[in-house]
Amino acid sequence: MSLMKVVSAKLAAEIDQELMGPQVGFTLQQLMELAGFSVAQGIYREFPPNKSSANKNVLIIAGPGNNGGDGLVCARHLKLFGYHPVVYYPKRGKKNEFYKQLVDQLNFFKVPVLPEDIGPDKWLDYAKPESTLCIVDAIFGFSFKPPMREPFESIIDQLYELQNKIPVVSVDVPSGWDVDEGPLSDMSLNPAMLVSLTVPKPASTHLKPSASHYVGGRFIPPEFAKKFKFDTFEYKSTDQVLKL
Ligand SMILES: NC(=O)C1=CN([C@@H]2O[C@H](COP(=O)(O)OP(=O)(O)OC[C@H]3O[C@@H](n4cnc5c(N)ncnc54)[C@H](O)[C@@H]3O)[C@@H](O)[C@H]2O)[C@H](O)CC1
Ligand SMILES: [K+]
Repeated sequence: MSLMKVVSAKLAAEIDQELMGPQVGFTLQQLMELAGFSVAQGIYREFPPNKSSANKNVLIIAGPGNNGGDGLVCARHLKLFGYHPVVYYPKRGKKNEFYKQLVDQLNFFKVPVLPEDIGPDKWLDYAKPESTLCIVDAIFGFSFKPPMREPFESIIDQLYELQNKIPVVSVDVPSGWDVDEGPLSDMSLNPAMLVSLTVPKPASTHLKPSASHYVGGRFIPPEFAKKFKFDTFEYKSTDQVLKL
């Protein structure tokens, strides 16, 4: 039997449900912590912080769901890794109480979180090619359903304009892409790096050839992968990411 290299949006959601179901019993917070940690580790591999303090800035744009939560966790770990992260979180998730706790933790770590209504002219001040190593796209993951609503439509348009000047790192799925089909238009994001979580989604096969693709979210045993008919990943040593 040949195993799959990617899983559909539907299967990804089912895998998530099972991991957090009564038999396995992970909590969402546990998985999100490992997911965000792995994204931060991937960024360290691809964009190590320079000695000069002028070149350690990372802007994290967080969306309203769990993909956004991964971004908030990632920002905290980036701070511990020596970066200067700044978070833009324009539509704060209400689905889970702990989103607010993640913001409190960012305050505790003195990671700036921009005001929700800061507006395009201002958040762009935190994305300067001369000082920003990369922008983390933690806007939407496997539950995105087109068409895109505001304020994200404008934000993605602005990211599209910036992406050739500052590399974009997408968490799990490039935001605005159909999870199973890939980019929806010529004006879709085209990230320089993707960190797929648990297992890549079909959209990842549409990355540009120069993009770096990592898998992260090292939290499943091989038998579980086999049950869902996807290939396991040969993580090395204590690594939380693997470059594919
Ligand atoms: N097992 C794992 O790999 C884990 C992955 N995690 C991450 O969780 C996301 C999936 O999270 P979910 O909350 O289900 O969805 P999203 O974050 O993708 O988005 C939902 C959010 O977005 C809003 N929304 C949807 N479509 C639109 C639209 N067209 N316009 C505007 N807004 C939209 C929706 O209302 C919700 O608010 C997965 O990809 C991983 O990144 C977990 O961290 C844990 C383990
Ligand atoms: K994303």
